[in-house]
This record gives sequence, C-alpha cells and structure tokens, in this order.
Amino acid sequence: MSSPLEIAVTLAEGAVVPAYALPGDAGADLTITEDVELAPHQRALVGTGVAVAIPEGYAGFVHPRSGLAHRLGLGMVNAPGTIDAGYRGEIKVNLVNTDPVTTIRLRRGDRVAQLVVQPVVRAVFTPVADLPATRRGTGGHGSTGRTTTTTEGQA
Ligand SMILES: O=c1ccn([C@H]2C[C@H](O)[C@@H](COP(=O)(O)OP(=O)(O)OP(=O)(O)O)O2)c(=O)[nH]1
Ligand SMILES: [Mg+2]
Repeated sequence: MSSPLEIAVTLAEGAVVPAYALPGDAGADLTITEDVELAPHQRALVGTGVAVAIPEGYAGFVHPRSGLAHRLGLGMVNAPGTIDAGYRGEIKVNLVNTDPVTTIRLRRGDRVAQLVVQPVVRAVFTPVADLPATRRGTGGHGSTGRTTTTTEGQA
C-alpha cells in the first residue's frame, strides 16, 4: 500500500481531526462545531473548525454523507465543495434540508460531510478555430437515448 499523503490541519475549539471511519474509505468525515436546526428546504453554512494545507497538485472535495441523505434528506447545496490547495480558512459546509416536511436537528460533533482528497491537474486553455472530431460530437443531455426509468410521456 502506498504511504498516505500528509496534510497539516489546525483545529478551532470543538473541532475534530478529519478521520476515515474504515480502512479503504475515500472520504474522511468532517464534523460541525455548532448545533444546527434546518427547517424543510432551509440551508445553512456551517463551520467544521478545521483548516487544512492541502499540497499543490491536490484538492479536497467535500461530499455529503449518503446515510444522512437517505435517512434525513440532508444534502449540500454545492456538492462537492472544492477546497483549493491554497485555502487556509475554515472548511465550511453548505447544508440543506431537502425534506419537504421534517426539520433536521444536527448536534455539534456530528459527522455531516466527508472530505475526499484527490490529485488535480492544472490545464492551459488554448483558444482554437475548430476542435478535434469525436463520435459524440456535440450530442449531450440524453442524446444516447432514454433510460428505462424516465417518466417522460407518461400520464
Ligand atoms: O464547500 C465548500 C466550498 C469551498 N470552501 C472554501 C474552500 C475553497 O478553497 C474556497 C473557495 O471555494 P470556491 O472556489 O468553490 O468558491 P468561489 O465562490 O469561487 O469563491 P472564490 O472567489 O473565493 O474562489 O471556499 C469551503 O470551505 N467549503
Ligand atoms: Mg473559486
């Protein structure tokens, strides 16, 4: 197994070091430092108390947790949130309650999101007259055909 990438972190009061719940997990869980109550469809920018120094050539991506999404309807407005290598501020999570009926109550210390660290490349964007041809061409947005789960055209 390759050795893990070391990332320096600072912690505000009540913050928890991001940690992988199990071997092989891609995301290190992030906890919040305050209690939050989200009414149906309400959103809130919530602090984790964690700041990181991600090395150049990598970025962090803050993803929702599927269990909370499934059980409570908790989502993230900007999922996945991008943590730039140069960012030294507190990682914040833009949470949203997607449930139409039930309020979500989160407690300080709850693991509400997960940080996935990935290599990233910097591109050079070069304007040209024409792009190289491909089989897909300009087709998108369902151009390869309908899926069996579509409700289009149903009464
Ligand atoms: O979920 C997120 C997303 C971003 N950030 C922080 C880290 C990131 O490096 C910085 C800027 O994020 P982004 O580039 O997505 O936001 P922007 O609206 O483009 O702001 P900026 O003009 O500061 O780049 O905000 C978070 O703490 N949480
Ligand atoms: Mg930006």
